[in-house]
Amino acid sequence: MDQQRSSLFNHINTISRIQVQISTLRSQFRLHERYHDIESIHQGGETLKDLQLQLDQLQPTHNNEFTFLNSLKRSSDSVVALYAHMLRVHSSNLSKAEEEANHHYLLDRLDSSILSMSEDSFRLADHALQNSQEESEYKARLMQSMLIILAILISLSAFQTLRLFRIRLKELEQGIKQLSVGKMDYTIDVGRKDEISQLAQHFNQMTNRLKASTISVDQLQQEISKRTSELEQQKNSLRQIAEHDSLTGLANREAFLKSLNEVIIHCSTNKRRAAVFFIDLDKFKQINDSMGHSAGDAVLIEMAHRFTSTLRKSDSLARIGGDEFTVIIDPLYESKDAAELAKKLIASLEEPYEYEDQTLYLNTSIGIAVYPEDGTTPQELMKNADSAMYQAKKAGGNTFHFYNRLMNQDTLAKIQLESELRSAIQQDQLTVYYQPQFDLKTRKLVGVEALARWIHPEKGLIPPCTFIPLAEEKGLIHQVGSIILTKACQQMAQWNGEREAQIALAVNLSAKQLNTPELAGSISDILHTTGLNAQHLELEITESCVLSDPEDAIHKLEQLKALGIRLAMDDFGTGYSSLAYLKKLPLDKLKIDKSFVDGLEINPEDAAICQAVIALGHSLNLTVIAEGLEHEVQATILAEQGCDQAQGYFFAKPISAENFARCYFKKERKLKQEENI
Ligand SMILES: Nc1nc2c(ncn2[C@@H]2O[C@@H]3COP(=O)(O)O[C@H]4[C@@H](O)[C@H](n5cnc6c(=O)[nH]c(N)nc65)O[C@@H]4COP(=O)(O)O[C@H]3[C@H]2O)c(=O)[nH]1
Repeated sequence: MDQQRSSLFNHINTISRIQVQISTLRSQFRLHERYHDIESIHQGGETLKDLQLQLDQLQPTHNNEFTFLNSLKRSSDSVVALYAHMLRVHSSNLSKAEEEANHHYLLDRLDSSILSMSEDSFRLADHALQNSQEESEYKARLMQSMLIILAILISLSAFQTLRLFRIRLKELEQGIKQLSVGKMDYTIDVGRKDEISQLAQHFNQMTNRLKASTISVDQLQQEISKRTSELEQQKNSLRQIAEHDSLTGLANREAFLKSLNEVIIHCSTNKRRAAVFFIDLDKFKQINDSMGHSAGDAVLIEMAHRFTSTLRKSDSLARIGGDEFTVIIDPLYESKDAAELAKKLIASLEEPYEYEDQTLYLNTSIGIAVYPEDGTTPQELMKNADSAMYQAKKAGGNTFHFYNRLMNQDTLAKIQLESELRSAIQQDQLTVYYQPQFDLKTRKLVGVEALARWIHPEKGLIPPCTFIPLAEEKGLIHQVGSIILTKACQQMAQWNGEREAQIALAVNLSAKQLNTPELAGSISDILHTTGLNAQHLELEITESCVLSDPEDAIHKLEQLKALGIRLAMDDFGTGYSSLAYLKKLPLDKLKIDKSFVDGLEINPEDAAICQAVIALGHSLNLTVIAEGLEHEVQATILAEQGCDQAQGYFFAKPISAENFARCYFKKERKLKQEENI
């Protein structure tokens, strides 16, 4: 019996040790998740080795324990494989993006495998405890059965004995009564040797045995209840680790999703609304990158603190990863309550945060999704709150945004357009339209601006403002830019080859294109293959091209200049560029933006700006061209102000190459023929 008891304790002990090791493994994993350090992977590997040893030693006592032990073994095998993979990723020469993608994937898998290990270990412990309790109950039942058998024996004897033995039988009866109420100390005087004395002897032996076994059952029960409370404590601390974020102490992603699920079930039965906030700190990466992880951690703790003191106890706040926090508002009576709370949360960060000797200004963006309108599952609500948060960020941050379905439609339309643009590139649907540029004094054709067009098989002509920003966002601008430049250069080389009067070709260059190191090389290749003289190419840049890294932009522009290409500053006056940089840029031309030309004849300020730009351009030895001329009077004023060139609907809209040639070159040819005759 003692042996049985000790093996039972060993069994429960081993399970407790397994639980402690899983909790250690989880903490090591959390450390790695936060700091990405290789050391915690190695430590995790060591813990795994010990853990697997314990798992191999464990002998399940019942079938129900088999299931969870096997599942634990399987999960531990997969954690071993994932750790090995993680080490390979760390030591391989993958690009940063590839390494991050792999790492995220592995962290996700590890998180769920370790979580399922800790769940299985809880279940295993529960079953082991249940099994051991059943065993102790079995012993108590055995004791009761013995009492019953004894009672039957005695009653049978009582029937068969003579009156002479009645007194001694009474003694026995008394003994049984005492025994039945649990008093084990009662013994019967054996007296002389007869059947009753034999019975009394048996009775006394049995009480002694029962006493011994009762003490063991009591001890067993005491130890089991001690173990149960220890395991219960461990279970609670593991649950605390499993459901809480170790940095801020707030609920973590798993706990948040669990609560959100419960809220949804509750709200659907009670026909109530609830709101989910997705909160993201603006520019957190910058803090982390420039001031280090400890500063980042301190900021997150401060945020958690400020949010907790702003929210009510019933609003559940969680940190679901990085700088992402969530809040569940249940119940939500009116949407404006959610808006009010979002404002309060944003305001809670208004006061600057002092970290060491630095003053940090924290801003946050909040996306709000409402149950049931914006989603009926935790995943849907999270996804929609997240995209609402993205809208808030897009609007400049430090604000909140409610999810609306149109947002999703916009996103879908964008995804669709992107895939169509990719096939447009493959299927040669991009083309060039040309707008003429004239000398304002002589009204002679001096150049053309090439403007991109997309001839969509179903949607027809798509203007560049629809697809150029998309191409820039999706990294397609280099391909689009190169197609347009090649086609335009080819066309211009052909036109200039056919005509005596050479004209210039202006082509727009996006800021993203200017960022590529091999820009000058690829443009030089295009000039070479198309045969266009570099002096006839003019690239139009905008102020934004120069803003992000002026020194680099100047360097790239100088490389283009060295090829013989002319450079023009487009939309001049609309940005914030400094005149100091204007002086340093190797420009040939300034283009007055249409917005100043628009009000030229009615607005003295616009007229003054045009005049100032013309003067500035000329003082820097630059040609000045005005764009967007729609009326004769604008052409007259600009000519009087000394503007050199102009383009606009007043002269001509952008048109296809065929139309352009028909309009301008056939007329020229005809004139020439008439002159010759
Ligand atoms: N209302 C009015 N509009 C006039 C008038 N005269 C010209 N425009 C329009 O103003 C835009 C001038 O081009 P932008 O400032 O370079 O502005 C361009 C340029 O920033 C960009 N873009 C066009 N083609 C390309 C390209 O090949 N590459 C790059 N990176 N951007 C391009 O798209 C913008 C818009 O191009 P478009 O839609 O072709 O619009 C053109 C042109 O059609 C006028 O009198 N009235």
